[in-house]
Amino acid sequence: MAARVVLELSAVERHYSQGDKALSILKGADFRLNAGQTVALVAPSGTGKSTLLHLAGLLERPDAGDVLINGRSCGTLGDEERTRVRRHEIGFVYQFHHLLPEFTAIENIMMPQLIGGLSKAEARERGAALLDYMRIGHRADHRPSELSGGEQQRVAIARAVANAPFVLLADEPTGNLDPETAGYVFEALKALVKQSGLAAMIATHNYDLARLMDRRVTIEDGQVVELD
Ligand SMILES: Nc1ncnc2c1ncn2[C@@H]1O[C@H](COP(=O)(O)OP(=O)(O)OP(=O)(O)O)[C@@H](O)[C@H]1O
Repeated sequence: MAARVVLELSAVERHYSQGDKALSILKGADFRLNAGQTVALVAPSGTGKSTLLHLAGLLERPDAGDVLINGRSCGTLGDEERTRVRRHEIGFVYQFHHLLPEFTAIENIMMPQLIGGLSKAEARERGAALLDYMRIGHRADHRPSELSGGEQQRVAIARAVANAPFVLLADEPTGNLDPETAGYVFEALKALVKQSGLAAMIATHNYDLARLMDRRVTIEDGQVVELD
């Protein structure tokens, strides 16, 4: 059976203007990611990693080309429908956790589920299971300021998958952590992705961590290129 493609970039272009100069970051880039697959995006600073993740996550629109989530073209979708797809089909993790400071770990994970229409009891149950899976069940009632950097990032990862998305996008998720903590957060992320069968694209500067993923890609001359 052919693998199901959950994220596809098709001939995507992205150009910025800097003063009177045009800056072409993506020049007709193609990329496909299958369900259950993990890919590291390893490219030098300024080549367009965040741009690519923003396009894949429907946070920006390409200047040309299309982005398909779970086989569905998102190029012509209106803002409301794009927001719905982003909320239900895509999870995000950033370098800084962006957890809500006044809420506890479990409440932060419940939040997207409640917005998505789940009951409080359902959201709490799933939140607790995710925290247990990330081995921080005992920190469920801590606020972000009462958690270590690695724990905060594990909560952020649990929150990103709380709505059972198809695709997880992460921009330097361990960039703010010491190497040892980065290693175990990366392993936890990978295990969670594999266990839930979603696909993940993770931008990182760390090649040792990138090696843990199924594939590695880079951006060269505005194209997405497979490494090794
Ligand atoms: N809104 C914008 N207007 C103009 N130029 C932009 C804009 N956003 C990004 N750029 C430029 O596009 C290029 C790619 O930016 P991007 O943030 O995608 O790079 P990156 O590979 O993620 O870099 P880093 O690893 O440093 O985070 C950079 O040269 C940046 O200056």
